Amino acid sequence: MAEKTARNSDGGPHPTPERDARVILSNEPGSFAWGVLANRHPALIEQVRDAFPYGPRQHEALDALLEQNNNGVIEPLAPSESDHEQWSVWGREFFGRSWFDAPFLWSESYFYRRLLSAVGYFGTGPWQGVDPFAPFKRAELRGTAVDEELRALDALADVPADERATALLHASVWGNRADLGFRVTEGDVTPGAAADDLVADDSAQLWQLLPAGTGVTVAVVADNAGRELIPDLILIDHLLLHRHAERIVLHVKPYPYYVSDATTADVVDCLRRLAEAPGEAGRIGSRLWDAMATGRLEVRAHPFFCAPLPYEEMPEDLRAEFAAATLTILKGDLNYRRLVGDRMWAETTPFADRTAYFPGAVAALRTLKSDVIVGLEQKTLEALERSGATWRTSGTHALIQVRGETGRSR
Ligand SMILES: O=P(O)(O)OC[C@@]1(O)O[C@H](CO)[C@@H](O)[C@@H]1O
Repeated sequence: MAEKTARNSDGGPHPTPERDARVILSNEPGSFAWGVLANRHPALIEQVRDAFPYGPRQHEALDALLEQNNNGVIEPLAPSESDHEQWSVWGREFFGRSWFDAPFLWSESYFYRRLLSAVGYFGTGPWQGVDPFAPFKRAELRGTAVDEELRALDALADVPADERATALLHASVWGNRADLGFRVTEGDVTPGAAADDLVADDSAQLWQLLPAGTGVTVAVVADNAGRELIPDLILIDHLLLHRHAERIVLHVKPYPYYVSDATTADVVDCLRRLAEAPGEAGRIGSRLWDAMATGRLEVRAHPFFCAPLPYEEMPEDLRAEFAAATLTILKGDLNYRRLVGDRMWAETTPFADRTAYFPGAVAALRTLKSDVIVGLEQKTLEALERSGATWRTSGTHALIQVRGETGRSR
């Protein structure tokens, strides 16, 4: 699929300055956002349809969603849906418009909500609670790539703690490349296979915020299950074991979302996969299992994690949770879009400025899979543009960006 970087409305090659950065829509043919709605969503509907022996009701609902996504307008949820009222408020401005004309962040989120309705996930029938993405997540978790990744932990067990910490942090960052939604249209993207380029690396600041032995709480906002969540859990074990954190709250999605996003069921599957593995992986798994029992590791699934909104609009209870943590680590591309705002910011806009509203220190660990980017050094940006690569959206580049409690100048 030929996806190109979205351009300004005037067709210029660079994003607009911060004061008028435009919201990303999906109505520019050839742009990344357009490609997601035009190609990824229809492909996903067919994959889900083929993965289950659904009945006529589900097939008809999937046909209707496909037609609406491709050629129709956005329709509200049925009044019988329990979150009908909530989505009526969120969608007030967008119902009746083409899916391509709504903000990209909003239309993608609503697409996943509608897909779950189509397959009866929220209904009262037999398909209630059946995750339509489970077969893909399960296949990935059982795959030989995970076996190899777990075996590699044995070699890490004896290296000095700081080297191990760096390796585990990088595994968590690059684990984000293995997202299943990405693979609907990009083919298999194996972590570690492409140019392992960090376009920003504030990892020193991250470790400074979490010195060993301080007994603090860290919040981790998870992204994908499987090959991303496993390295995230291994990093969590390292933080707990070496007392960079006394307690970790792992935030997951309350329902299936963006294909492979982690839910509580996925955390359980990953913990079981670790605990049943031989060697170091098994030891990590049983430590994490114990940490769940003692409350040192706690899982939460706040409804806001499936809302079509930026974190700037988070509710008070979540704001208080993040404020109480010494550091909040946000994983992945979607969390990044929600953190800095899904707009075509100038790439050198300081990360600290875009996240100044966030309650407490925040770190973003993300591979680049959409057009949004801030916090780049000018020279880094120039080198990336010179390279001619599709660095914004292809998942070949990544970043570790951190804003401490008081913000930073860059
Ligand atoms: O949040 P994640 O899993 O890292 O990425 C989500 C993603 O696959 O979905 C969007 C397109 O559907 C893009 O933002 C991004 O490529």
